[in-house]
Amino acid sequence: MKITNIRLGKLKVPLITPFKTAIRTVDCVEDVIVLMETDCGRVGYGNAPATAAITGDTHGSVIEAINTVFKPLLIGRDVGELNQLTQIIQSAMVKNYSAKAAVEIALYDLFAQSFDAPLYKILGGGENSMTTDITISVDYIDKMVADAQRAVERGFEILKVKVGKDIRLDMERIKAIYAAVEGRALLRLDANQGWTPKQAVHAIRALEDAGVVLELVEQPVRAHDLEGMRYITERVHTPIMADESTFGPIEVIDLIRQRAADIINIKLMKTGGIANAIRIADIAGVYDVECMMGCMLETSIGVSAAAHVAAAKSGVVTKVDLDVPSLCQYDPVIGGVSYKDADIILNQTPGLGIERIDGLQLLD
Ligand SMILES: C[C@H](N)C(=O)N[C@H](CCC(=O)O)C(=O)O
Ligand SMILES: [Mg+2]
Repeated sequence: MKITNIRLGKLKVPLITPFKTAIRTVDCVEDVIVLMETDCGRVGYGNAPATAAITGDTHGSVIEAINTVFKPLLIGRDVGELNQLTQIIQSAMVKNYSAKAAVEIALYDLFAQSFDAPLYKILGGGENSMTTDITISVDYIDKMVADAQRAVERGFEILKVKVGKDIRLDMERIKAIYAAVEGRALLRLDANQGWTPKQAVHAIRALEDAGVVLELVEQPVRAHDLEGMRYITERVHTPIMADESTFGPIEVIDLIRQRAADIINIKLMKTGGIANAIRIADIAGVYDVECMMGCMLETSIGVSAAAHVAAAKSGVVTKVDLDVPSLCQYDPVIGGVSYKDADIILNQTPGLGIERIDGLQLLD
């Protein structure tokens, strides 16, 4: 199966309610979509959001990288050379992880399609379903409590509560949500780099002393502050998760060896795609470090790909934060993985199983 063309499009999906973190606020999901065409008529799909504040990637940089760097290297190549092609993608340019991920996801989709098997089976198999958390955006306390209660009524048993705006208010937010859903949902926090190391230790210890049970606290301090991450990890009982602090396998090795976090959040848009995500899960497995499979605010193409990887690596990927389809008003991606609130059911059709994308605006 030879790659004959790579076409690009844009896809925009409105959110039910604005997504607010310590880093950014957005009211829709907007991706560059990759359509990798082949000589047998099969199409592989990939996606890339513009998460400039986290990855440095914009839609413009993604489109430019794919059109000028990856497309010339991939057209005419056989999908069966998967490992060589992922190596070519990763070494063709530094950074540009979202563009690399978009192209790699489409390539893996096609590779699995060439065996007429769902992607997770090609990656080693696993359970065909999983449960995700749902994000509670940082907001006024009453709004967060209402959002948390609504999420529990929808069947979510794990809430990923966004904090990191103001440490004093954050503690009020967490206590109020905990009181509202205690015994019905587990809380994981994501401060998205919003606290200082001392604030984080103070807040987490105070919550521990107050009997507030937290599953984990994600990225409490600035991405580059590995010493700060270790400072916190050493001083609290609650597990600390690294997100923005780790992108690729080398950073993960560094972080694990420095004992700067207890858990790692793997995202395809940080790793540059599936090959490095698998590498990271394997590295973490060697060190007995658990991982979460997470995602950016991106369409269900990348979220689906991440779910397939999570299924295949479930021995290490013990937590799932793949909630974007549940945050959207509708899903224009038809076929493939199905999402029913907290439940994600993997397709049994070839690859990612995507049949078509409604409302796709092709760029050529
Ligand atoms: C969408 C997911 N639940 C999530 O919270 N991801 C964020 C980053 C999302 C973004 O800003 O696009 C995270 O884990 O930090
Ligand atoms: Mg995070």
